[in-house]
Amino acid sequence: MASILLRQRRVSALGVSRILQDNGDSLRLQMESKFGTFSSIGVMIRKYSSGRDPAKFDFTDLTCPHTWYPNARKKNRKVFLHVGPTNSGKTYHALKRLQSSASGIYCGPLRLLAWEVSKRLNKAKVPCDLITGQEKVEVEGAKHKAVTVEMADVNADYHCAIVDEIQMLGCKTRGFSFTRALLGIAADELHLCGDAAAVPLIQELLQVTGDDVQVQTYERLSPLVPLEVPLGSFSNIRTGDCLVTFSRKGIYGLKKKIEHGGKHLCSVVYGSLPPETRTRQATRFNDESSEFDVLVASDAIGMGLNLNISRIIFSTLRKFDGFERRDLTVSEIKQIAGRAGRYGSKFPEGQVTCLDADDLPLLHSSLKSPSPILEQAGLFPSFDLMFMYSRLQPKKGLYQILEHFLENAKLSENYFISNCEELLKVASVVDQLPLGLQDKYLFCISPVDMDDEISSQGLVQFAENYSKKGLVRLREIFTPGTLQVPKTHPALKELESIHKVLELYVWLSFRLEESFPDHELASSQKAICSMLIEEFLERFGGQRPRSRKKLTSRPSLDSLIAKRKREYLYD
Ligand SMILES: Nc1ncnc2c1ncn2[C@@H]1O[C@H](COP(=O)(O)OP(=O)(O)OP(=O)(O)O)[C@@H](O)[C@H]1O
Repeated sequence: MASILLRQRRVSALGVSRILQDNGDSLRLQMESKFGTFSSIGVMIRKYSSGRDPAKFDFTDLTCPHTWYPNARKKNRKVFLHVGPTNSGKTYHALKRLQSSASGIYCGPLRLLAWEVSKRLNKAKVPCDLITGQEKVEVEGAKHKAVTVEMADVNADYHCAIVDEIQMLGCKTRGFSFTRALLGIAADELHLCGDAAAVPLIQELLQVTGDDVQVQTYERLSPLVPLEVPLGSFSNIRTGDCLVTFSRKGIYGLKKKIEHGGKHLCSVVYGSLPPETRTRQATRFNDESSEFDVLVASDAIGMGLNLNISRIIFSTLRKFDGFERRDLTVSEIKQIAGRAGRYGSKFPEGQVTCLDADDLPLLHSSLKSPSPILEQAGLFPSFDLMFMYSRLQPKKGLYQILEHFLENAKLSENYFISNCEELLKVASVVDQLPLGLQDKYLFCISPVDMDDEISSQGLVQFAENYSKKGLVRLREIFTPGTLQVPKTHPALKELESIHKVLELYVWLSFRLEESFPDHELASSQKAICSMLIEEFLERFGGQRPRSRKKLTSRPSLDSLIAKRKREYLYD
């Protein structure tokens, strides 16, 4: 007892409120934090050095991340790995289990996927909450949740859990959230859906957890045929085709060329379009009665959208990935090509080809090759480790703390530290402001695009105003009522960036409700933004075919907003 009290006094220097458990060579500590899932943080500290003095514990030792999740470790989880190509029914089977379980959680990589699952479960009379970084829709009596993977609650207890697109644990930026869900979700049954390339790594990571791991392999439900000939000419484009390219300029260029032929109208899907706009573009393309029968898209079609594509046509097999222009990887080619020919759609057989004959050999060889095995999973030091480290080094800002972890982290060979470079960019901004570590960290993990000037400027202003007054009114940086339908591509790009800023405000308003009180206003302006973008896509995005009749007159923005609100979730 005396030794526990002594140790209690020692660790209080770290900002730890109490020792929950001390079993000799490990401690579980509790600290207070205002972040949702961190509200009561348990940290399992192993093998602390130097005479077992917690103050000398090496917080950069990240070799045993499975010990960070005591709730999951109390369970003997049954882990089912559903693996196979796209369109093979992996998620379908996992969702059936979720639907028939007494309680559960679905974790997906995109808001669109979480939306779809919550909608599906609610329709099947299984009440299901929807929780993403942007919204929280609670349904009475719900014991199920559909969430984006970052929102997965590792403190709750579930009968069944799904982590979709699990191969994303190897993603450079978001991998750590998938690893956290994999190691941390406390469920009797954990279903992981994704690419077979992730199997050996997951088996290795779960060796230390004591979970029972079973692999279920799936085959594609509908055939995918790589064509021997390229498209040749744009006059060969037909209904159900999807042209793939990787720049917004390329997308609008192809749209213009196709529509110039006078036979087709194109929907577009690319990453910086608001998610709801992407969904509506996809719906319009899928709708047989719509005039928009061809899709021009980036790799944003690879996940999340239900698309009735007959043929994928790669306009290029190279893309700029933020650092360099490079060939697409085998996994990228397979993920995109696999979107052709959806099971149960009007195009049950998918075809894939290229615009240029020179690209065909790479396309064919990639489709025949297995995806390279994933070697490492993303990991990120939990906030509590950084917080405790900061107590020992009170003069260090968040940038230096992150840098310290990035440089000194001790990792097993199965892990890499993900997203640190991105967070460093934000940390260097927020470190200039008189904010506490928790607030700085919150701004760092917010969905800001630091490569987008307007989006990053929005973050700086929100953080500055918050640090000065503790209150951030949307009107201080944005005048509602001034948004207009863009008339040029630069104006469209600007509107996409404004959408990102409004999205950021909404995200912050969920976490700092009192300081960011204009949640409703930001949400409605965000909806208007995406509608104006869609208006641009209809009016100016390309050229209406001469042979087609004009669309009937368009409804007013107000009536569209009201309609979209009604449609949301339970249509
Ligand atoms: N047994 C089945 N009966 C009816 N429909 C099915 C069945 N299996 C799958 N489907 C449908 O086929 C489509 C593809 O299935 P699903 O999304 O589960 O594939 P997936 O392998 O998870 O693909 P992805 O990797 O692209 O997510 C979905 O529309 C799904 O509802």
